[in-house]
Amino acid sequence: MFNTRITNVSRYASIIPRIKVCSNTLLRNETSLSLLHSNHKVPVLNLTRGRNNTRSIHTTTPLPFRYNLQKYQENKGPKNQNNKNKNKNKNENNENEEEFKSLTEYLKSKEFAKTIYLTVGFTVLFSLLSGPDNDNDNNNDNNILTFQDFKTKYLEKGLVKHIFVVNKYLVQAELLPQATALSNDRSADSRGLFGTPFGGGPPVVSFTIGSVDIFEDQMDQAQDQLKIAPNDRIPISYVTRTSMLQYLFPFIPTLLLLGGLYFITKRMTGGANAGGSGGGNGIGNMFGVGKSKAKLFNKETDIRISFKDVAGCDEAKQEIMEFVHFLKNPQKYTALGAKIPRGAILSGPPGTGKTLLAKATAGEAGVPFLSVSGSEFVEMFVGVGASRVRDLFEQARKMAPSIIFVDEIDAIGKERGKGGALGGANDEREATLNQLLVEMDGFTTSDQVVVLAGTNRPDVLDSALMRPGRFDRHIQIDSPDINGRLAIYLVHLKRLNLSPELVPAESARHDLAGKLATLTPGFTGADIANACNEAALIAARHRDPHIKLYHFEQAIERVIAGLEKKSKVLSKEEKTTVAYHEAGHAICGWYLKYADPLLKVSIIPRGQGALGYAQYLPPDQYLISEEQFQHRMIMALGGRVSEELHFPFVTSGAHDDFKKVTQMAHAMVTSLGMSKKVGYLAYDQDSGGLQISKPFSQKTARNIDLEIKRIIDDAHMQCVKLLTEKLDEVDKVAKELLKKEAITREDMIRLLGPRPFPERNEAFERYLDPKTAKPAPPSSPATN
Ligand SMILES: Nc1ncnc2c1ncn2[C@@H]1O[C@H](COP(=O)(O)OP(=O)(O)OP(=O)(O)O)[C@@H](O)[C@H]1O
Ligand SMILES: [Zn+2]
Repeated sequence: MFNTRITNVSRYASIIPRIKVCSNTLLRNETSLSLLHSNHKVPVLNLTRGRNNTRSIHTTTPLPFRYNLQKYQENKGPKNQNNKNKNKNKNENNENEEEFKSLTEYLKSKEFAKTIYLTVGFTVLFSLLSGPDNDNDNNNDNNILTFQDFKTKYLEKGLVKHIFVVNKYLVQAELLPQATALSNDRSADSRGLFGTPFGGGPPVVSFTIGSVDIFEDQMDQAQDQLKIAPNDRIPISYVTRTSMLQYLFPFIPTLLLLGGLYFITKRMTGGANAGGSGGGNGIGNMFGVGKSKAKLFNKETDIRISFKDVAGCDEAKQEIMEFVHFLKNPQKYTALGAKIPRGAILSGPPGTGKTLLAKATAGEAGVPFLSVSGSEFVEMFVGVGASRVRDLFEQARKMAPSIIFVDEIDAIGKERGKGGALGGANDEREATLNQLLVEMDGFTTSDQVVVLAGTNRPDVLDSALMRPGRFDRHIQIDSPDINGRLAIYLVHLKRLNLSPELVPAESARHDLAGKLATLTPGFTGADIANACNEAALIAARHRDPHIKLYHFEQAIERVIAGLEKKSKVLSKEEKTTVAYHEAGHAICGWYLKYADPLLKVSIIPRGQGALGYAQYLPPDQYLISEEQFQHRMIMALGGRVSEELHFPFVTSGAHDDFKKVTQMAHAMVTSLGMSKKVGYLAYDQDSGGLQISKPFSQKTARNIDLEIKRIIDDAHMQCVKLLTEKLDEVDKVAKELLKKEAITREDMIRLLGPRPFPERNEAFERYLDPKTAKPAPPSSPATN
């Protein structure tokens, strides 16, 4: 509870749309603040990651360029088209090369077999579908034969032996053998009329007729004209030939259905298999739903990650190093009679490097690493989860020694019997979890398989998972402190092209990392990676060949507070209100002993709904004193109080401040024992579900409410006192803000003189403010 870092950003927020503003614009350190009030924990953590936003921006930017390129190529003539095709082929070839190293490998592959199956299948299907009508296809193709032609060319010459009327519309006339000889010197137009009906039989000509009756009449007439005696007339037989299509027709819906199912299952399992762990490609996919979707990384497939790529978290590394030792030389342990550790749970806030650490473990041990996400076990079919777990462990055992990493294990590892009333889904999850437990029990000492699991919510995991013999170790990875952040910056700075002025020597790199680490309290590894990347993108946007310090500063500000929205035009009155509001915060922070160092105040709208903000740099601290809470509350109220003192009316911009103040006061009363009236009791137990009745009496509830109100009212009074004394200072700062839109710490010192208290952040003095490091004597605090 105490290892929280309290707000470093306060801001003036617009109210439209009000609800959205509250949830979407909570800034970074409010995240940790809200931990005090655990009901808000989950949504807040998710909303303030900040990574996703920027990620989506990265992916969308190249699009217009690609689109234009395509258009350009389309506009060019066929010559270019050719080129395009060539390139395309080239690319395809390259892809193939990547998958199959040689032709023989390709010939042996499933891919090849699949192609053959499909080709043969289609051919058979086609020939079946087209049926016996095809026999005389070549005759029908250019069927220019009319009855008249037939009569003059064959009938009158006495070449016709027998006539078959097929299906009442096609006449096939069997000719006498002489007809073939005749046909050899025929002109081109009648070529192709001949065919042999059943491979090598007598020659046949055919043509279509409209109606059998008319045909019969015509035949009679023709033969009458030729004076053929009724007995010698050409025999006409009627035959019916059915096409296979007619038999197949009833099956078509079934076939379509099966095809659809096949397609769906392929889509479901296909994506994951691309990772390389084989299993269930092609036709077999229909039955491959139960295959594990783990991605395999091994020496050949993965870019190697080792412990040196994971900065900070030294204790976690040490702990996990034991697993590496075990995988490398198990005899040493077994000889001593030691049981081999089965697995470890890595827990910690999102983005702290759990996945990275697990990958690095595999890299260090040099063994195959099977990575799968907990949610990938869960599918809409019953029993699939358990079967996937079985398959995963089977794979791992085959490759042993190996490491299995289950990310977000809480998706399946939630305590059984809890977690919602939707029985069906729960049963499936439990079955999956049970299977996991069974598999972990099933290891023998000779199975050199280690299971690592990552989670953000170790508190919801089933205790059966944590008992010895399963996940024996619990490795906690916290958000990095200043040194951790410094080390992580060093890792990520390596990739960047830094300006030579910024890092003239190697030692300067360390200073830069320290400076950035100080500027980013509460950042996780993922945030740091994001900020570094953002700095590079900003430098690119400025067409700078090198990354400079102000690129980093802009990037950090962007990660913390969101995009600058210069396009949002405020009216003059609004701007003045925002300036006085922010100046109120800044002045409170400047003259309160326990306030954090101020870095910047700005009235440029940022992110969603924030119209202005002040940025502070809290130190890494694990304990917060009562005075600190009070001063923070006074600071948070400073904005509204300044509005009250300078304008005849107040605005809605302080709702975010009130929320923070209420959260702090609530925590002080209900869980931190900082209210005498309520006493040393903790009332905010999180039951993890819907709390219908409060765990305290009406009277206590009233006391709690009264105490929260008293604490906030106290803070308000002190704030009014302080800001009334400092009316002129607020005025100065607000005017400067209106002039420059953003003012820094240096501006504040110029306007107000140095802060009357030493800064309570060592890192700040060391990396950001080395000149003003002289501790000023604590003069009479403006409040109290
Ligand atoms: N200690 C660290 N050293 C270097 N880089 C780090 C560190 N921690 C995190 N990162 C960076 O953050 C990225 C995301 O980290 P990772 O995916 O391991 O976080 P996680 O804890 O698994 O998050 P989640 O809980 O969301 O899965 C990494 O790819 C890496 O670039
Ligand atoms: Zn405010």
